Amino acid sequence: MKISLTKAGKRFNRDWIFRNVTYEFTTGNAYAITGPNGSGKSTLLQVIGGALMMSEGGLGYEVPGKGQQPAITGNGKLSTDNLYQHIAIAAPYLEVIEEMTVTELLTFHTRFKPFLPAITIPKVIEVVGLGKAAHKQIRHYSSGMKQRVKLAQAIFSDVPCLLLDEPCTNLDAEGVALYQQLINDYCSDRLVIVSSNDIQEYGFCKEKISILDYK
Ligand SMILES: Nc1ncnc2c1ncn2[C@@H]1O[C@H](COP(=O)(O)OP(=O)(O)OP(=O)(O)O)[C@@H](O)[C@H]1O
Repeated sequence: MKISLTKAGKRFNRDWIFRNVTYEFTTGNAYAITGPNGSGKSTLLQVIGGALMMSEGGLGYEVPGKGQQPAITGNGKLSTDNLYQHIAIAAPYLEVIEEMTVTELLTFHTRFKPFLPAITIPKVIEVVGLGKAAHKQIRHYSSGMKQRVKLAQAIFSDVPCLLLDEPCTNLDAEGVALYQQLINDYCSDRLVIVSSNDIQEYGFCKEKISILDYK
């Protein structure tokens, strides 16, 4: 998968958050978007994921094997309407359905976005350490347990691109180690973009994008 930004810019009201971002993200690589609090990391990640409209510039997507995916138009590009099929996002501001148990939530999720081959819901729950809490409604989970659910939803989805915004938010040391293990085990052949200030979250990313370079 390839995602391209061409002279991309985003402003809220009169304030430009970033401008002139021309960049290509490709499968098999991991990218970190870094910068201080409030500099625009999450905003850029949401623009890349098609969740926020940019104010100027262009955004293009390509997936290999033209014609395999119904979402692809004649020139091999995806429309953002269908982008969700190819991208999974984990972010603190994306809510989960708290009235469900984790089994119910993951069952619901996989109706829209199946998990990787050979990955079952009980296995996912066990791997992220939620086996003993599988019967509880998610609203009774701690913030770190909810974050494990969000990471599991994204990382185990059978999509070529993962967007991870502050992925270790609320995780304890064991949770951070779990995150790093999941990245190592399941993400090497995908396109991963991490928005973060924390080296524990993005240390594996070979490519770095400082948002301050685009002010
Ligand atoms: N919907 C919005 N309307 C107006 N301003 C916004 C909106 N969303 C974000 N901003 C502003 O855009 C700027 C960038 O925010 P963003 O959340 O992208 O920063 P960040 O680098 O991810 O910060 P942090 O490290 O604190 O998570 C901030 O000044 C923020 O106040």
